[in-house]
Amino acid sequence: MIEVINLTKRYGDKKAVDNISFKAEDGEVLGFLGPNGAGKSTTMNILTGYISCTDGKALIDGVDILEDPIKAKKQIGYLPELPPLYMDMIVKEYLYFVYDLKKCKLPKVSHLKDICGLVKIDHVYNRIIKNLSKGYRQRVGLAQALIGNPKVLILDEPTVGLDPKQIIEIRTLIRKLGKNHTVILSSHILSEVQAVCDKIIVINEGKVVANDTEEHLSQKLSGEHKLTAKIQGDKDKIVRAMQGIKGVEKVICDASHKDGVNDIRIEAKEGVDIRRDVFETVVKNGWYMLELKTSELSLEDIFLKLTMGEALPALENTSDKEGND
Ligand SMILES: Nc1ncnc2c1ncn2[C@@H]1O[C@H](COP(=O)(O)OP(=O)(O)OP(=O)(O)O)[C@@H](O)[C@H]1O
Repeated sequence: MIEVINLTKRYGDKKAVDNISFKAEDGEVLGFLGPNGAGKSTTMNILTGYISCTDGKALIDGVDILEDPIKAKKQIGYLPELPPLYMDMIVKEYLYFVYDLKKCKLPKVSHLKDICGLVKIDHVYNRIIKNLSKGYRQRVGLAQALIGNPKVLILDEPTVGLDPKQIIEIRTLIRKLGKNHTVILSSHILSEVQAVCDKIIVINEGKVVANDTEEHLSQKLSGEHKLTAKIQGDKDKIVRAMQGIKGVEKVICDASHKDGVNDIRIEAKEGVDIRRDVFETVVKNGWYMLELKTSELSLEDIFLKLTMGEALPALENTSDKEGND
């Protein structure tokens, strides 16, 4: 488990990280998102013990990284944006080298064999690293992070520069690793965070501006819960029935088509999920539901709204206040 408590890092007058707190539980993949200069690398560098903080604490599996760095670092596997590889070594030689550097006590041959099986590099075990593709180098980078079986994995932009097939493979691997490790993944790529992470932290100007699941963020930020539906049946009856659903505030029929299909917009009270009731009403009345969509925000919208609200004028009034995490 990773726990960050009121962490601050100052460079002169500038606060690169400003009193942030968050937690990543065991077996959770946490996405760390933010624009350039938001403070992501600074936070990662503090978590990995590379730099110190000005104030606050970072606990890795309950151990303060500043008070007992050796013990804390034993629980961290770190894959920086540029994997720390020695290009002229063969994969096996390199992994043996990292094993020794980490003073790993696990049985060497079987431990490394397990890792290579997990990240699927067995068949390149005796090849020179510089001759491997970028995707395979990244896997070797992940393998070095896994040596010693650390509880926590910190991955900085793990798919940058990979081709689409390699990206999918590495993301699948991260999800798999997330089952047995706490993973923090920093990324600029929103779809990556969406595909891989259980929870998202958005950081902006050194502050945590959101900390939640994508679904919750989307619901919170989109305000009212709005649905659009295509329902085949009698328009007036449909509108009346939808108005009768508990929590519904507004029902509008935008269009009625010749084939009896109606485009219906339904707005419910904030936080009320009416999808099941809408569906049930349609079935009960013998109508046909041809489409049902929520009009929640995409992760792109959320990111823009939280980090540069002015880019979405329609959302200005609801722009997020810091500390809603
Ligand atoms: N050593 C340093 N001295 C002074 N200022 C620094 C130093 N390192 C970082 N900063 C400043 O702290 C702020 C946060 O930087 P940081 O590198 O953590 O951001 P980031 O979110 O990782 O950005 P990027 O995605 O561009 O790497 C920036 O304004 C940066 O200029």
